Amino acid sequence: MTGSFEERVAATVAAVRPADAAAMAAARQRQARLTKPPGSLGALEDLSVRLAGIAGVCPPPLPEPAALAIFAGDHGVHAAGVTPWPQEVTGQMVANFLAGGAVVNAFARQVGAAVTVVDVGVAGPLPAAPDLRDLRVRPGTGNLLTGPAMSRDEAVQALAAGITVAGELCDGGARILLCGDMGIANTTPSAALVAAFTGTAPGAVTGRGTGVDDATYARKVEVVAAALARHRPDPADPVGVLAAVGGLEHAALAGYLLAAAARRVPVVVDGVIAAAAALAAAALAPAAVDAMVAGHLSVEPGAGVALAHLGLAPVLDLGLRLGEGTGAVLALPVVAAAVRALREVATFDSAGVTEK
Ligand SMILES: O=C(O)c1ccc[n+]([C@@H]2O[C@H](COP(=O)([O-])O)[C@@H](O)[C@H]2O)c1
Ligand SMILES: Cc1cc2nc[nH]c2cc1C
Repeated sequence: MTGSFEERVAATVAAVRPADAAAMAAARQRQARLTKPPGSLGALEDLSVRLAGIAGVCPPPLPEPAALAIFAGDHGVHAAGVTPWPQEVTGQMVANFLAGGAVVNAFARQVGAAVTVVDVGVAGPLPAAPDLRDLRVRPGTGNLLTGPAMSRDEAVQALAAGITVAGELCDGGARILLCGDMGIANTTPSAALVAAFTGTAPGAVTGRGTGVDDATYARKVEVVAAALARHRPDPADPVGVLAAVGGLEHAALAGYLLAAAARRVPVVVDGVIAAAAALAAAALAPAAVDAMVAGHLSVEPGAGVALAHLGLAPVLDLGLRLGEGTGAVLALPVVAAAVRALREVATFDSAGVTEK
């Protein structure tokens, strides 16, 4: 891979193009001709039209094989007492993903998605594992309550890491990318990012993460508010926002989303971490949203705020708040079904079915 991190991010941003209007018009027309009452597939019809727009062709290709990347990082804001879980759980869960023992591994096996685990900023040492992609930028972020989470250069390096992973997965044959994350405390920077990019009050975007008690929740809202007051992140400067109040996995996911859009490959957003990253990607390249599918609506309130801001309707709403990419993985069969409808269902003309 040639070029500086900055050049690679700039080139990816410049390569993002909006959805193809002609392919979308053709998909809409084809939906109207399929042997079913018009509109009877509800949200799947809009989804199929969007997928045609992303691919630039109607019908779009089947979204297989599918590849999930789980970006893992730690967070200096852990020291502020925003989560009940010890920081070392991030690295321990990375080992669990690599051993195939996490929830997302079970779900990925169910839908046939390949899992790649990427260290972009875990704090502690990780066991050497051939399957672990080591793109660590630094061992955890700084505490966003007392200083920037990272430098601008580190944010750009993490963005480039996500671009690298998306490129490798697409070059390896993936026809759809799925977003995953792991990082104890990362719902706090997620809330800060959503507040910064959407202008929403901290209390409306901060949630209970892994399940914090009332006292911890109140502290979390205060931490998000104090971080925003301290850094005054400017949404017109997305790299500055990521550096001030983001996380390494957020920046990497933003790069991953941008690279998928640049390659015209659909990319499924997971919960609040990926949704916050999607806001950063959209701030860098607004048309990147056209390549995004919202896999599910996380319980975390910032997720709904972010998806509404992006204009994305979630495929599933199951009350999930796990992360790891679980909601994106579960949405995959629905996305594939939307494509199959356009590709495989007969038309009134071809099947000789009488219209009303
Ligand atoms: O995906 C979500 O919306 C989501 C909601 C709540 C928690 N999580 C996961 O839980 C961890 C962060 O939770 P917390 O409470 O430590 O900030 C991190 O590993 C996330 O993947 C993820
Ligand atoms: C056990 C555990 C698993 C997770 N997976 C994603 N975030 C997580 C947080 C915890 C605490």
